[in-house]
Amino acid sequence: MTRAPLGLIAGTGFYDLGALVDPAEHTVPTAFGDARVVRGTWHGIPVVFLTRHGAGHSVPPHLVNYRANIRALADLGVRDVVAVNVTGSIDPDLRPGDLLCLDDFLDLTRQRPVTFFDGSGPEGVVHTDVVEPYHPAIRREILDAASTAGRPVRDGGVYACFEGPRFETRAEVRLARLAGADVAGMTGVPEVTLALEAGLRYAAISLVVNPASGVGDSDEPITMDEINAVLRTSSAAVLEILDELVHTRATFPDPTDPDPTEPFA
Ligand SMILES: CSC[C@H]1O[C@H](OP(=O)(O)O)[C@H](O)[C@@H]1O
Ligand code: HPA
Repeated sequence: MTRAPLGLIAGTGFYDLGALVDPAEHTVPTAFGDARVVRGTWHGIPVVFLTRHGAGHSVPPHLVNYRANIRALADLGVRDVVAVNVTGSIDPDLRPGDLLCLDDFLDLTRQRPVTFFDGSGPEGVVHTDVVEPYHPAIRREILDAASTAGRPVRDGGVYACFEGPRFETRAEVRLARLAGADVAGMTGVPEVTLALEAGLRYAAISLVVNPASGVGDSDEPITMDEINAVLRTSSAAVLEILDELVHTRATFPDPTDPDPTEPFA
């Protein structure tokens, strides 16, 4: 048996994990279409990296093939997934550059394939429990890694997933705030719920890159220039946390891993 690779999914601003050793691109065919991944090692740990918007950020959030992406990770033997989502802040106390380890979500999407189970398979109709959508053990790893790396991360946060690709109206952001949302994004769902359906242990780091529409003092429009400027200064913090998390895994192999001593196949 081989060691289960760690899955890393990222989107806007994270297209290349410079730390990956011997990175190799693969196309993984699945029943839902092809997924593109990069396989390599990081601190000796096998890693499968998936950039959810595809090469050159060519796929908008509402058209990402979430099912192919998650199925591909599961088919490659991934058990644990750390995802990164950049977001607009809804909680007025959050600032661009802030990090959260999400613990819940609101699904405000409208037109995405949301499940692996359409009723025709041997499982029939499946209703997945999502009372704890982000896996507590992976959340703990993220929080511990952040603490060791000296990069503060808020423990908990509700991610409101909008359909996109447009940004939200101020009224939509107020509605999400009333429902308890802290940050707004366009890709976290159904990625997280498909991961649950596939039996993966999934957690997500959210990096705030702008105040969501109408949040804060300014009524300025949200611009990609502003978002890219925050990414330039803040993406290093996310990579440091991931680096620490992977380093810790390499140092203290997980006894529940199928075989933590074997090298990557
Ligand atoms: C660049 S702003 C909108 C874009 O950023 C977020 O990306 P991701 O979730 O992949 O980190 C948001 O969901 C949109 O895709
Ligand atoms: O303000 C936002 N809204 C939705 N998704 C986002 N991704 C980055 N910023 C935002």
